[in-house]
Amino acid sequence: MQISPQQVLDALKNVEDPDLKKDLVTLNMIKDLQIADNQINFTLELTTPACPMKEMLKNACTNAIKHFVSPTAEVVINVTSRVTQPSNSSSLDNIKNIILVSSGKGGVGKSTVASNLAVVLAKDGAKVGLIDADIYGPSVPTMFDLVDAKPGAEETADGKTKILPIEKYGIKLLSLGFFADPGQPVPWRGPMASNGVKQLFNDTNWGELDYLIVDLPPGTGDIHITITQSFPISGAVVVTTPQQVALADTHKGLAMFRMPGINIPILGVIENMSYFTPAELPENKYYIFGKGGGTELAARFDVPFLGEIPIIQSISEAGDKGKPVALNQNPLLDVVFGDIASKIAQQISINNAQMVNC
Ligand SMILES: Nc1ncnc2c1ncn2[C@@H]1O[C@H](COP(=O)(O)OP(=O)(O)OP(=O)(O)O)[C@@H](O)[C@H]1O
Repeated sequence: MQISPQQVLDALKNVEDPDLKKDLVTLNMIKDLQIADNQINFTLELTTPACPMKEMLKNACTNAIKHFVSPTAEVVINVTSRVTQPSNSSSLDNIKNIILVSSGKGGVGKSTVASNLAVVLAKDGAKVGLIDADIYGPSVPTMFDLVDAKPGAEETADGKTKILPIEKYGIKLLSLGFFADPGQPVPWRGPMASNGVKQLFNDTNWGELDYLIVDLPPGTGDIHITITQSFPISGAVVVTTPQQVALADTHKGLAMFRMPGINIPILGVIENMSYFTPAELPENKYYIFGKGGGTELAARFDVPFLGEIPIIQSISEAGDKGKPVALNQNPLLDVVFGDIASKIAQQISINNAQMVNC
């Protein structure tokens, strides 16, 4: 007997997205269903290309069809994604999600995390932009080998001038450092810096972006307040190192995002430089700065702990050479950065779905 589309959809109603807590049919994730004899073809449209449950959901769909429709059915699933956005995004409609990467303290690896997060999401197939809003020490020009780069500009149909981000490794990039002389400190402070940063959002032709990652200056200052109060932010990630001094400052950074008037969803805490692992003994982990501080801090604020990044020479070498380490093949770091990026994208999808349901 010919299999009907309704039979397939009824079977797929038994597959629930564990994060969004609804079945895939209700979530409108099943597209282009086609049936020819015993072969069932459809597209499974996820809410992020970095979905950590891709394979699990695919297998669950196949099993449901074999169980409820026909054990001999040949199931072909094409997995795609359409990144969701918060339902309250009022401005910057072509940018679906803005992710802030912050730290309470300088030098803990915030730019390293922001750059590699951008690389991993872009490698997964997302449209990604990166703003380096660190007025005290913009690192993106160095980390992407763009120290002498100057962004172009174009005139729009209504006569306005828009900045054109520089595209490298599949990521659209802008840094405050592009607007200063290399080797000179960026001379902006206070309102001037805040206006400069706003321009990077408002007066730039970003095109369509799934994720715009913002590398914030360390601490809690004018730039943080300007950005959090001027733009719809999907969430903030806070980077720390294991030492007590860093954890104490990270505590302040986390508390800032919870302040009335700011109130940004905290996507989680990342602990960088957690342990040293020798290249020749990758199984060995030496927690030279102490263990568990990042996890405890995340628990204290009741936010996800997103992962530990080891101290590895190739991370700093890659940053200095202008090619973030996630672009190289490194089995350990592929897992570490891949896992962190998936958790962030997953948390954003959950938050966006909850807003729609509210
Ligand atoms: N896990 C790591 N292993 C080895 N080196 C690292 C690691 N994380 C960061 N680094 C190196 O530490 C230095 C500081 O990192 P980064 O610039 O990312 O920190 P930051 O918090 O953004 O600093 P700033 O406060 O100056 O903006 C860089 O040279 C970077 O390559």
